[in-house]
Amino acid sequence: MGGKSSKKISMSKFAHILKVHPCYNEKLHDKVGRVHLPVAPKCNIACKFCRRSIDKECCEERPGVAKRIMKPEDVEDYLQELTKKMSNLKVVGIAGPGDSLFNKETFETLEIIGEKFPDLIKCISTNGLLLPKYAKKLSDLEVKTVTVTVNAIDPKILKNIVEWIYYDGKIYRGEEGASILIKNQMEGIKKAHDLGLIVKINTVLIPEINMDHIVDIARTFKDIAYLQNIIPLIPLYKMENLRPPTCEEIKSIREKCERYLPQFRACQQCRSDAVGLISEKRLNIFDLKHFSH
Ligand SMILES: C[S@@+](CC[C@H](N)C(=O)[O-])C[C@H]1O[C@@H](n2cnc3c(N)ncnc32)[C@H](O)[C@@H]1O
Ligand code: SF4
Ligand code: SF4
Repeated sequence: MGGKSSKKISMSKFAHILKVHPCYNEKLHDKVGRVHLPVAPKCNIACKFCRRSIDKECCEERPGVAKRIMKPEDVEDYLQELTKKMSNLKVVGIAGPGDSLFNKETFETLEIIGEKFPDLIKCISTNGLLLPKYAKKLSDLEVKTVTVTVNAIDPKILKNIVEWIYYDGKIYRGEEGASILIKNQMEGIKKAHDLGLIVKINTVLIPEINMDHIVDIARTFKDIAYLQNIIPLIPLYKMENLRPPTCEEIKSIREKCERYLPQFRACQQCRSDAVGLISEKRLNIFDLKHFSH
């Protein structure tokens, strides 16, 4: 298939990143360190499963959680301290706790990293609503990998996952909001891919809503994404009464999707301020004196 061979060729172009990035290569989980900088608190969409927690006492291990929000001006000292302690630190990411592209602090932070720590690989994760607008800026800032969460490509399904979106100064609800989000995700992912960014698709498996649809997502992005990361629903917020998938269900959906996109099977659903090796269970962030408060 043409798609497969063109992917092979461009894969080799990024071979060195794929070799050192623990979220693109499961074998590196106990070898290469990564840090998430929680500089992006605000979000421009409302996923029904998302409960963000920013709290000094917060000890939950899941996405959307951070002990505190970090300010871009604290990033340099924090990374200086970390790089001294962690010789294996290679990757720095921005994964919320809100949406990275909806917070100007993300771009300020990426600039600081590029200037002061040019050897660290920069990545971000986003819902993709603003990706058409910012893909070029990310590429100019030498961001190498972008994770876009795509939970459905049919607005009739996505409206059950995303309550509303805030776009161009307006709130759009239901199917209308879902359609805009899907359109921008498709356009943004294509643009990012064309600019040479490596795109990973995150998909939250919500058995009662998108289980049979996830393979359509994999098929849709087969030529422009590099990897899909299907993660189980953690039942929270307006989905607290929905069930998470069983291990069998996750395994079976990943096998179906693998026909179209390579699957990442080792995601630990990290916090927005995670630091260290992905294989390490606990954070060590609490000891670092430069962490903002
Ligand atoms: C907290 S978000 C931050 C980045 C960005 N806002 C996004 O949604 O991609 C990071 C990842 O956590 C996932 N996530 C958040 N809440 C979750 C939950 N309750 N269960 C499973 N995944 C969740 C999101 O779908 C996303 O893939
Ligand atoms: S886009 Fe990300 S941060 Fe925003 S509500 Fe959805 S999961 Fe939460
Ligand atoms: S949440 Fe998953 S993809 Fe992100 S750093 Fe952790 S293991 Fe990697």
